[in-house]
Amino acid sequence: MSEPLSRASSYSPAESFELTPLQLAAQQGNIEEVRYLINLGADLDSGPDTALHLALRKRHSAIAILLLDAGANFELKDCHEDCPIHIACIYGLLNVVHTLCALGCRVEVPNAKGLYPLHLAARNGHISVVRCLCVAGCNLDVRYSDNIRADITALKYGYNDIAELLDKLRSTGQRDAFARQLVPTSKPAVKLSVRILGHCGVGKTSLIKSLGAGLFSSLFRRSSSLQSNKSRPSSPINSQIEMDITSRQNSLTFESSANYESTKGINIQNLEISNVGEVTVWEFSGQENYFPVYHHFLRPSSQTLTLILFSLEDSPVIQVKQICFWINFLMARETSDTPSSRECGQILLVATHVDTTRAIKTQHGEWIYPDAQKTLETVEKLIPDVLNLYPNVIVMDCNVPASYPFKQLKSMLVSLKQDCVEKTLGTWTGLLDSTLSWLITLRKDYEQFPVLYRNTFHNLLRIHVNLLASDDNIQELLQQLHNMGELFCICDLVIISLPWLGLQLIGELLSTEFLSNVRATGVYTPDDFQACFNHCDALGTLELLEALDICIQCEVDGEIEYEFPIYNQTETLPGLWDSGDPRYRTTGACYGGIRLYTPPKSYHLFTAIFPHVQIELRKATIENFSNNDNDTDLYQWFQGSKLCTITLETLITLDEDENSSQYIEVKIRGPRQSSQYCFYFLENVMETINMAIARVCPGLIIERHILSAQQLRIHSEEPYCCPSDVVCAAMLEGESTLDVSLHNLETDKLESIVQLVLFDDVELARNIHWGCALKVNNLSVPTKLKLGRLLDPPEPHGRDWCLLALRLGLGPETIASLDSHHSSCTMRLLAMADCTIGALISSLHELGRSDAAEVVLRSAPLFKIIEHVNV
Ligand SMILES: Nc1nc2c(ncn2[C@@H]2O[C@H](COP(=O)(O)OP(=O)(O)OP(=O)(O)O)[C@@H](O)[C@H]2O)c(=O)[nH]1
Repeated sequence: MSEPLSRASSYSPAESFELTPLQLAAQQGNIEEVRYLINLGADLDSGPDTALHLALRKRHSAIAILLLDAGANFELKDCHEDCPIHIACIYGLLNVVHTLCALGCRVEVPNAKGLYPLHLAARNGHISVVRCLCVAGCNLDVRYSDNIRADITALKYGYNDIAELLDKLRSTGQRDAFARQLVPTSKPAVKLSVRILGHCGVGKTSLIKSLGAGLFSSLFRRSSSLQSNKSRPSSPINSQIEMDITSRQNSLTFESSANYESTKGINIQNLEISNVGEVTVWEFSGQENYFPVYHHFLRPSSQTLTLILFSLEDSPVIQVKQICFWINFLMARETSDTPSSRECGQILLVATHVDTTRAIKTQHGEWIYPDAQKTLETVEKLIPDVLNLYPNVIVMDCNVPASYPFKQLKSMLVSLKQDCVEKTLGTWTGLLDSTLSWLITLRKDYEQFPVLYRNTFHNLLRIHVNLLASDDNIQELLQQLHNMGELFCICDLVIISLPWLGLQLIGELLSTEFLSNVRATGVYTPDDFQACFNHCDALGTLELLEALDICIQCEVDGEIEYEFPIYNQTETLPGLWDSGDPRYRTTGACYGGIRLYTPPKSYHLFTAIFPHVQIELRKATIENFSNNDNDTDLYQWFQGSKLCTITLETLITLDEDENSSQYIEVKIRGPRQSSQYCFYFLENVMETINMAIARVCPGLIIERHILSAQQLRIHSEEPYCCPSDVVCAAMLEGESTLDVSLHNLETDKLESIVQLVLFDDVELARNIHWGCALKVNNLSVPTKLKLGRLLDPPEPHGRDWCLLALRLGLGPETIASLDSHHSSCTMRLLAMADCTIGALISSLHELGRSDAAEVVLRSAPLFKIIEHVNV
């Protein structure tokens, strides 16, 4: 024990008077010291005031819990005759009381004044602690030395809520039942979800109807299917898409054909599927208007099967394009904490309309249509890193329930359910059961506007379901119900009817009909909004829409207005980027620009994101930009925004190039000698845009291509845009980055990196680190995710993460420690490897993994600002 003694000598004699080092550290709130001393085996219970008492008196809950975990005696009294539970109740240290109760601490001990823990919590107004003690089984009738019960104490001190709680518990006699409800049972909490994605008219609604059809309705659907086939001699959907192929090779059409009723929004239903049980089915409309809100509903989950439907009536090119679109759409919405592939749920391709082809069926009723499998193979070649893509396509006629393909689908659901049983054991509680029943009544009470604040939900749940549910219990319950598709939590709101949210709110407000009648500016006062959407209270609806990031509240001349970029139909005004503006015509005027692309062949992902970029720009204008420059002005129109300060102009637009690849373009210009201002302002704008992208598509890789500054200056119609991989490769090859020049293929001239990136101001180079020299942990999260998907799976020639780790100089032991089935080994390797992005690219090339090297080349950051100056 010489070590702790020598450490103790660092305390002043006055402080250390009769206290052991552990007592001192606990009293002073030094958690690291406490941990250290515990590990050294210090005596935990030296007293009379033990380390536990001392920590509690100073309200150091974390230290108290550490001591309790280490085995500190929790029944000892201190010099005031208080046990730890008394002190914790006085100060309302809920976590400590919870831990003490869980450890079996006695709750019926009076202190020196004859007060019991319940009295102490009641007279200090700690209702959560009171609940905790009640769950632990304390005696509600216990009277302290003055013969007074805790509910009376609470009243005396003005805590009527506590008095009421205790009174109700006593009078109803339900305390034990409530407490039991909070204990997890052995019942598994499996509730499968099926998400159905696909373009308009591919058969999503039909598949759902057939999936949920019972025996009788099956017969009916089968006969309606025969009729539906007869009435469609030549498919209008087909001819429309064929036309599209010939006219615009890469286009994806999201329009619905008019001869059936297209789903509006997100149709969320609970289906009782025979042999499977209850399943929540989420049908996502194929209409593009709705895509900007899908990210809220597409988070990966292990209890989910995602179906991507495509119609065999469409040409194979269109089929592949549609499937790739949806797979990219899903992958873009993956988060960095997406666990291993097993946790993400499986993706299954379903080929529909097989009855309109010449395919035949086997004896069992399985359709033979090899081209569907070929489509899957093509998709796998185009996107080799899809997690959990089921290796077979199900081929079906959606209108024939109980047919072989539906049996296949159901058996997949059954096995998914079995997989999930073990994972969810011990999570079902009586509270969940009772809440599910109560929700039925609650939905009726809130039929008009089924949205509650979390607080209101907590209060109502306590009144109607369980008086003893703690905030943590309810939080966990809400998460469970959210995952089960019973309700939806966003920000501070709880939406208790998903059909209302998906169909009545989103389905209506983003429908083509509604969009065709909106105000062209997309700006509404609450009164204006009430006038065009009068189903429910405008203010409540607007608050919900703001939580869903559909609109943003702004104040214009003292009046509250809501801006809906999604509704903005204002056309681009001429003269927004006037080439004649004298401020930007002088020699030395600063010009620069960037185009953000998604990786090659991932078409059309920005449409759903751009309105969010506009919301984020507005938010930034209100919050940040204005802090530094009160004259920041933001003008927004359909797929475009212009941000101006007194001196600078920035144009942010969504556009498409000649290959139909979408990009977000950001151009900036400033007068002479504004290079620093332009540089930092542009970076602020980029950060804002990236934030919006990360919010909607946390898994989307973004490439930063650079526009020719020379051509921007002379207002060329089509300025050359240098791809990110070309820039990165040039920087890797160049001896010194500042000497790097890039060949402008339009003008056939060279432009230096200083001109392109630093507004021709070499001084700025001092404030940045160039990309290739940065450490690999500076790669973006989506890039790391992608590398993980490419390098994690074992490769036939071993060219996977393991070999990469060897090349990056990691020893065998470290490599072995990276191996894991639960998370990406490559991601962990990247977190640990101390190499530069440039070295990573070279290693990947040497390894023969040019696929992975290209990902890094295209998406590596160009530079990082050393000291970010807000302008
Ligand atoms: N012959 C045949 N017709 C089908 C099949 N699946 C769907 N249909 C028909 O195609 C039309 C559109 O089907 P829906 O199920 O409404 O399509 P959807 O994917 O829900 O379309 P949206 O609601 O617009 O997103 C309807 O007339 C269906 O009867 C199929 O497998 N075979």
